[in-house]
Amino acid sequence: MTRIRQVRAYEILDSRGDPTVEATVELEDGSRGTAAVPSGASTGTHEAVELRDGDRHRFHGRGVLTAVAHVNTEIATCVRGMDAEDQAAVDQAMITLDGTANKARLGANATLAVSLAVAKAAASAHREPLYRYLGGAQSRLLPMPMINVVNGGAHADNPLDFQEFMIAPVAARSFGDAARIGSEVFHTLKRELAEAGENTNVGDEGGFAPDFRTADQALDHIVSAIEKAGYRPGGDVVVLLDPAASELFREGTYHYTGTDSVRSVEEHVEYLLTLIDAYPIVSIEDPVAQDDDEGWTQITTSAGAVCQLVGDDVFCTNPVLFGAGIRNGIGNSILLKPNQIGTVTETFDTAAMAARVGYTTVMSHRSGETEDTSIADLAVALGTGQIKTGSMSRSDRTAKYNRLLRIEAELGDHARYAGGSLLAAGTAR
Ligand SMILES: C=C(OP(=O)(O)O)C(=O)O
Ligand SMILES: [Mg+2]
Repeated sequence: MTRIRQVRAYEILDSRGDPTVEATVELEDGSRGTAAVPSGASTGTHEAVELRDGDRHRFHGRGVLTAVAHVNTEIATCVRGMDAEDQAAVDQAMITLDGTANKARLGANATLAVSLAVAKAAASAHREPLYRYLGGAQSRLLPMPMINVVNGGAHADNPLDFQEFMIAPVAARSFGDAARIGSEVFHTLKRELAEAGENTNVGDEGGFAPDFRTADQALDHIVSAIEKAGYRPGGDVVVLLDPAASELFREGTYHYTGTDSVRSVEEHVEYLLTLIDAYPIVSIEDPVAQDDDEGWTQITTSAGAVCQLVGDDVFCTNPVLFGAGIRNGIGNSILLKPNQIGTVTETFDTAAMAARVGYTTVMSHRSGETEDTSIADLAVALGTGQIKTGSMSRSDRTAKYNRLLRIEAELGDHARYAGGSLLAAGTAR
């Protein structure tokens, strides 16, 4: 009954107006699952390949018709007749069919669309929500949201070098409470920026993109907004960063265009340490570049006991890269982006590895998103305890928050909220 009868893909648009892949899988019992794949802007060099058509030097507007065609021909032929309940077998069949180490032939956008659609179709056949189908009866932990409030770097046209400034309501009692607090601080920050004469336009992830030149400027306004909204910075609401430092790293040094300055690895790490001291920052993602081994060692040694250090570009949700990072003592947490690796099964494998070695996990969106809410369900299924899914504006971001609000309502008294507990678990390693 759960055999795959039909697989079909088509091109849709993401939140930047760029084409992306959506796939629908139909089972013999008529159950269906549909999934759309997001797209990154500041991508890690070792991510699974997002197949795009035409001019390799032009990203925006480039189609995904080849990836779509791969789903409709080779992948459909390969997985048709397979049991959708056997997610690992379906994913392995696509990995084998692709035949490369990074899904470069079929495209990770093709494989992930099918992988997620298969999971959704099987969940539907079981009449279960995706999070319970994938995670089981004890999937009750709602993640603490890392709410994006200021955008810079590759996600905005302002001079701010760091890509993401986020807040997390650690003292909230439930996910709903966290969303309410996040929204209050978000709106207070908008007023705060407007009163300071700054623009309140938003970047790719829906955070404000004022013309700041330094991280300190953004952090001062964020801390002030937390206070003005009636919360204690550090006590009720904490601050989190994603400098996306790979984007700043060239020939062994960090280039800060906002202040037209260059910092050595040591100076860059030292600067981050001063920010951790001066502001209620409890988590930094990609504090240094993906290939800056020395920087990773320095920051983990000096800040790993007090700050969650999340590997995004450096691990790419890839069990092999993550394994090497664990052996080298890099960071204490991993970002999980399913499209960095290209299947549901491999995303779960990487998350399981993190749990075994005591790294915290953060489920994550991409800067180019769709209305697909799978990552909300994956966060609950995996019990990651943390999710990064943008600001509290733009429906591509609120779709995930709203999905988590619905899951919390559905679980009722059985729902649990992670709060900041897992941040501490990461730093205690
Ligand atoms: C979400 C991110 O951005 P992108 O999707 O552009 O990689 C990130 O760097 O964590
Ligand atoms: Mg990142």
